[in-house]
Amino acid sequence: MIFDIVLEGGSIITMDDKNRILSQSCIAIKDGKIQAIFPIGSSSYEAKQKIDTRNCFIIPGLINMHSHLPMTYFRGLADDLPLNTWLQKYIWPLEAKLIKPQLVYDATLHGASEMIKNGISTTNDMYFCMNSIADACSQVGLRVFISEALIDNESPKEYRDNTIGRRITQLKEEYKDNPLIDFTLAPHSIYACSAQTLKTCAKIAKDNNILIHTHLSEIREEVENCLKIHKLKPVEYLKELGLLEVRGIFAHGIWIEEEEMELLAEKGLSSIAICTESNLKLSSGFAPIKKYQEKGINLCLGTDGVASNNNLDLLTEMSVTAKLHKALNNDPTMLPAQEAFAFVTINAAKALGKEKELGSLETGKIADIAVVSLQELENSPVYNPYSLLVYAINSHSIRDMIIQGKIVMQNRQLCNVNEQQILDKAAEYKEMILQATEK
Ligand SMILES: CSC[C@H]1O[C@@H](n2cnc3c(O)ncnc32)[C@H](O)[C@@H]1O
Ligand SMILES: [Zn+2]
Repeated sequence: MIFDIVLEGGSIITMDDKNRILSQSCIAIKDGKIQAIFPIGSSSYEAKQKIDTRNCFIIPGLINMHSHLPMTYFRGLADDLPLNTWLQKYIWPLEAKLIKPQLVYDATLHGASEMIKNGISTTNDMYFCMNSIADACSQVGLRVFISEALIDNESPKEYRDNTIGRRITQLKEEYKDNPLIDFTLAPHSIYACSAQTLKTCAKIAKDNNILIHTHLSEIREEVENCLKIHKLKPVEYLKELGLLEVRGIFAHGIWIEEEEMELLAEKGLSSIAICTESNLKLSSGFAPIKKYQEKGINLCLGTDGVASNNNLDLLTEMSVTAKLHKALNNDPTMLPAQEAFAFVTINAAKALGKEKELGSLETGKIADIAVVSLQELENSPVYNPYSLLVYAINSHSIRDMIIQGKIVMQNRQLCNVNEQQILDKAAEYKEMILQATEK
């Protein structure tokens, strides 16, 4: 067999079930998949392209479990505000004026490029104009799970009734030959959707084996309102509507009580996408990671959108999350580096129901790989690879990115887009966006 690419040498941080680290090893890739992993010099082979990865870590591409890619153009527009003011006074009025397919495409091209430069190979995104997001991610080469946020007062009627499912099925059909693109269902939140919309989403998700992606218990007020209106805690309400019967990714999950965690744990289908930096900046609170872990709930990390984070960097997200929860629990052994690294790799793949394909480096899995250069002062010396990955490196050490077996960044140069053009486009939009904030 002639391989497409062979990464030659380096330490492979597999994240497999034995957490093996294979030093001085090679990864052979063909047809988008990892075909073989073997020690350097142990066999001869032919390859269309050989890449020297000595003095590198080879890690699974990182998986971002909650993002809003098109919000990349809103970076720094409305900072230092609480969630309700931020959304209602600034973001929603701006979106009402600006959100059109072309802007969504251009902003997504920017955000998707930024993600790749930060070592992210997959993102679980929620916004509007799904075709634009799919086309932009496809252009950059980023894997994406896309959903259109369903908001009852604003979404076109077709999204509110039984045709929600038809739209997702059509999109799945339209992109069926594109291995980078998949779709999920996203009722925005309990407070933005009626019981009927939430129930319909649960039924469609169950009948068609589609993931649910929603915001849950992000701020205290949201929980109080749910209790007031529905006489149930948020997770109890979701259970009543059937949303715990399907695979669900719940973003934030800050104000969740222990009885609710037990409900989430019952079927083992629910995962929490923790968005530490966005939550810190909006001062929404902290997800109770220790309690979630005690209840056996799968945890992963999301950047959230650039308008609240204000970056798309899962490496810092991991580092901040691990350090914050050590401090909050007064326990430096809390969330050790290896566990934090699982949040952005294998746990995230499990949350997506894709643990057989993504999240670790093993023969037969999809070749979504980040190559980390160790030839940097801040990356030396290395005693423990997980420690380096979680506490020390920054994204400038991400040297190459391979997604679906294709090189999308080499020596920090994006292969499928022109970075200067992306910067110029953002500068053009800035004028228009500033005007929209003034009117
Ligand atoms: C998520 S896309 C749909 C809708 O949600 C808004 N949004 C962005 N970030 C958050 C957040 O953290 N909580 C709630 N809603 C959010 C976004 O502006 C879009 O209008
Ligand atoms: Zn969000």
